Amino acid sequence: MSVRVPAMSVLPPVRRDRVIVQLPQYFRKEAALHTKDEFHNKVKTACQEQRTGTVGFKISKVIVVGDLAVGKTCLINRFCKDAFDKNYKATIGVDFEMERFEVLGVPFSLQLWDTAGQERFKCIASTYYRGAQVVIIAFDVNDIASLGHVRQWLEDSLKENDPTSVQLFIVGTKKDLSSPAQYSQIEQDALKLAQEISAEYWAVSSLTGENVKEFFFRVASLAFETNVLAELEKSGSRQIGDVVRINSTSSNLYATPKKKQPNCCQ
Ligand SMILES: Nc1nc2c(ncn2[C@@H]2O[C@H](COP(=O)(O)OP(=O)(O)OP(=O)(O)O)[C@@H](O)[C@H]2O)c(=O)[nH]1
Ligand SMILES: [Mg+2]
Repeated sequence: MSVRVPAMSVLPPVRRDRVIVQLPQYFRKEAALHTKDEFHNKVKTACQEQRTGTVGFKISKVIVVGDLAVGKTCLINRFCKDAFDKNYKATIGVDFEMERFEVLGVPFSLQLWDTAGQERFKCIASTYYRGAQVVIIAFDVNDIASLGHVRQWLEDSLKENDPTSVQLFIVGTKKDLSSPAQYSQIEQDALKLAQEISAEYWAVSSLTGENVKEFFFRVASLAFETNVLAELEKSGSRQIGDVVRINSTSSNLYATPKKKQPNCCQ
């Protein structure tokens, strides 16, 4: 017996553990992209009233950069596959994973780009930096040099992107390998740097899973919030989802539909 499946239902439903109903909190108040307790009121209302425009179809690009072997691949694999490999296999060029979320009842996807930290693969990897809404710079909390290289990674990734619109995160990895005393020392430096470059700071362990889900939920939520606010802004006084009527006296007859084209590379 064959069952006809309508095209729209081919996508499986969003996993239950990818449903976000409340704004996940920052890791450190002194280095957060914002410190509000809840999603912006405008965002909550827009979601309730299903006025989120194209956001529900949007896939936001997230790039993960940082020195070789700091644990970028492990971080993504812990979140996306709940797996951890103790053997190092260098990423050659890039890899990516799709993660689907539901935020305040609205579908929202992240495309997580795992890039190579090794110098010889960097030029391939950097061609994939373009169009990122979120840049995650990873460093190893047990390796101060990798923290020192964060600025260089920032510069490289922003060359390909609009620095004013990118949401920036610095993530300290391998927290399980550091003693509390060592950790708090490097955290001071990391917080200072994060404040200087307006990044949000997190520390995680892909081995134990500590803070991994919390971190990606925060990334997804802040990216989502920004997208909904941008969509509301774009729509101005008109309601998202409304049909835009163009009458013959309109001077920008051709400009309006152009604007409405989906921006699929962001
Ligand atoms: N103890 C511990 N080891 C980790 C953790 N994360 C990664 N590692 C180890 O660090 C090594 C490098 O991890 P990767 O995730 O491959 O590093 P990468 O940043 O993707 O490296 P490149 O792809 O070369 O840029 C591997 O041996 C991992 O098992 C962690 O949280 N704790
Ligand atoms: Mg890798």
